[in-house]
Amino acid sequence: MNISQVKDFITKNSLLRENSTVLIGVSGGPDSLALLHFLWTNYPNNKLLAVHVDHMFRGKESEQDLMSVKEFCRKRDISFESTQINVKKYQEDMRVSSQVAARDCRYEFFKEMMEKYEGDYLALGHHGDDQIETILMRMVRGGSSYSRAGMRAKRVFATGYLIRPFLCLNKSDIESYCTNHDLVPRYDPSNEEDKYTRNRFRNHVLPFFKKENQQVHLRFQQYSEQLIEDEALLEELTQDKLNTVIRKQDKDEVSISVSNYSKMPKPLQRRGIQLILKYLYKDTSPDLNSIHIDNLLSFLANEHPSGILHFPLGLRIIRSYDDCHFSFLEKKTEPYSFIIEQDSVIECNNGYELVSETRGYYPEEFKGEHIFVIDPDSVVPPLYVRSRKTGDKMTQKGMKGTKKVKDIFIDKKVDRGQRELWPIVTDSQGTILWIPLLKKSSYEASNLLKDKYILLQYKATKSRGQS
Ligand SMILES: Nc1ncnc2c1ncn2[C@@H]1O[C@H](COP(=O)(O)OP(=O)(O)OP(=O)(O)O)[C@@H](O)[C@H]1O
Repeated sequence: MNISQVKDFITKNSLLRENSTVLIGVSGGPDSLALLHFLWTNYPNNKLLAVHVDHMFRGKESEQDLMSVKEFCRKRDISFESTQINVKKYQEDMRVSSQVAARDCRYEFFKEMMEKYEGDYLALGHHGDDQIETILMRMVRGGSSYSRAGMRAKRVFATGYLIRPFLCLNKSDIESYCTNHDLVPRYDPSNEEDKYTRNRFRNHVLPFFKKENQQVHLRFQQYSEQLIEDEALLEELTQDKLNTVIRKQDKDEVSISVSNYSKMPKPLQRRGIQLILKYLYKDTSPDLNSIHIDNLLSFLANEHPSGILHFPLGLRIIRSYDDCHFSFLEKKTEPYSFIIEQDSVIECNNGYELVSETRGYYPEEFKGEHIFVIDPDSVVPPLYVRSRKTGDKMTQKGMKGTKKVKDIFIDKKVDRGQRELWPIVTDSQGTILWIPLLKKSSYEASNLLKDKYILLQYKATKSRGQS
């Protein structure tokens, strides 16, 4: 690894000022260990603090990661702070993937430490190969232009900035740095597993790029920096134009003139929509992807003068001639009950829908709390989805006896407002089969050799137009 290359990158992007307090997120892996060593050796005028989070995923092994970082710091007289967080529990409570849960917990601790030490910087060990993966993943999944620019080398975080000085390096630069400085990193086996999207990009796409160009990470980094500059300019232009389009803007609602909006250049129209949605959703960023934006763009371009779109979290977009009004639905709390027809989609009035499909084999590729598979022979048809009733009880998968639905809501910390609309799936006898995202009953299919199954999926509603 070329030390001056990283120093130049730090200077060019104004990543570090001398005499600062720099926290470094150190997992114990090669990237962050090299980063800690690099900053300790090359920037001696800064006050360093290594911070480590044990996610408690791998029992004793992950505890040893913590001990090894602690020992590394002790030998070099570097301050060290750590925490152990039961991420599995957080994951279950928040119903997110293990990776999202680990990230949330980690950043929360980083924030706490920045505040405690009045940190100027939090340095993380992301490198150029991570950047390629991030950009590609976001392109494949779809997202705003900003998100397609990948990770920033510097952004505001807590009391200072989050910085990534190694974005100009690739993985093998870092590995050779570790070898040359006798650093002995810890390895997390989950970094290799193909079950995570990022690892699939790492294992299957990156090798091809590297064969084409050994230094491909520098091309991606340049692309990222230029895209961020372009986007900043485009956002400014969009904001200016939007001022001529917006008729009314309140805390939870926005109205625009469709004709003025249509006069905006196409690239600004898309960005204008993104700005309006960002304004309305604030911190509650729902799972919006490019399909939502595309639907909304064609809705506005549609010659039909009126219609309505339903977006996640109850955002309603109503078009009436030249006026398009974005506002959140008043929460309806009337009880409901619908028959689940074969192969149907039922909107649950809370921004989610229940999709029912018939399968001729056990659909083992579908897993998770948003999925329920039923053996039709074990229930009395038809199935229903309804809101809760007083006294509801259900049997729980893998447990004896029954449990009150009310207690399930309390255990899972579902707030009162949401409980009234939360869907409950029953058979025609009223037996509760499933409470999506919260609890499965013992009626989930256990015989995997049948030739018919009902697959139920609970997912965020895609925006759908009705003229
Ligand atoms: N458990 C942790 N404790 C402290 N910092 C962490 C932890 N996990 C990740 N980080 C920080 O976030 C960066 C990115 O993490 P990520 O898991 O994506 O990368 P990685 O390739 O596993 O990095 P490393 O080789 O440093 O483990 C790490 O380089 C490190 O700075």
